[in-house]
Amino acid sequence: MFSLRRVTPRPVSRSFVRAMSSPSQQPSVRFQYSAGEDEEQLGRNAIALTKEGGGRWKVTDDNRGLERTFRFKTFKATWDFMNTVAAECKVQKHHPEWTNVFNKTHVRWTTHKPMGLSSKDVLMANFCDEAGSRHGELPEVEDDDGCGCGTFKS
Ligand SMILES: C[C@H](O)[C@H](O)[C@H]1CNC2=NC(N)=NC(=O)C2=N1
Repeated sequence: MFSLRRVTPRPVSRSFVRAMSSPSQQPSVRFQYSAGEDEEQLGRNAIALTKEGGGRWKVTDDNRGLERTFRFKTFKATWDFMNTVAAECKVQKHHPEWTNVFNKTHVRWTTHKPMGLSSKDVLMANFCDEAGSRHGELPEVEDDDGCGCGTFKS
């Protein structure tokens, strides 16, 4: 006689999932999602925003968010972009972690409660991309330090 051991379900929901950019590759994009999210759907939408998915965002070091630097010609254009994003933040009741130095702003989208990447982060990252275009965002530069606080050239 042998006994069959019942397979017990995972005690916690799988909040830390690996999203594969291609089934034949090692996972290259990994997120920690906010509780209650549809991880399949959100994962697809989030990957589309990353460099691996053809977008311009990077996964944050803690895997809980998306971040990127926007660069404009002038401080005014940068500030106008930030004002446009700020107005949408009021609508969505969702707020970025961001910095501004002269003609750059570094924007990070992550959800504090429940902690992780949420659909609002993805919505706002897409909104930023569109607002960036509307406000005349400049193309990416190779030597960008990515923090929006680079050294100023005289
Ligand atoms: C009540 C209100 O919706 C919450 O405090 C919001 C405000 N903006 C927020 N913004 C972000 N990025 N994460 C949050 O968890 C969050 N919470």
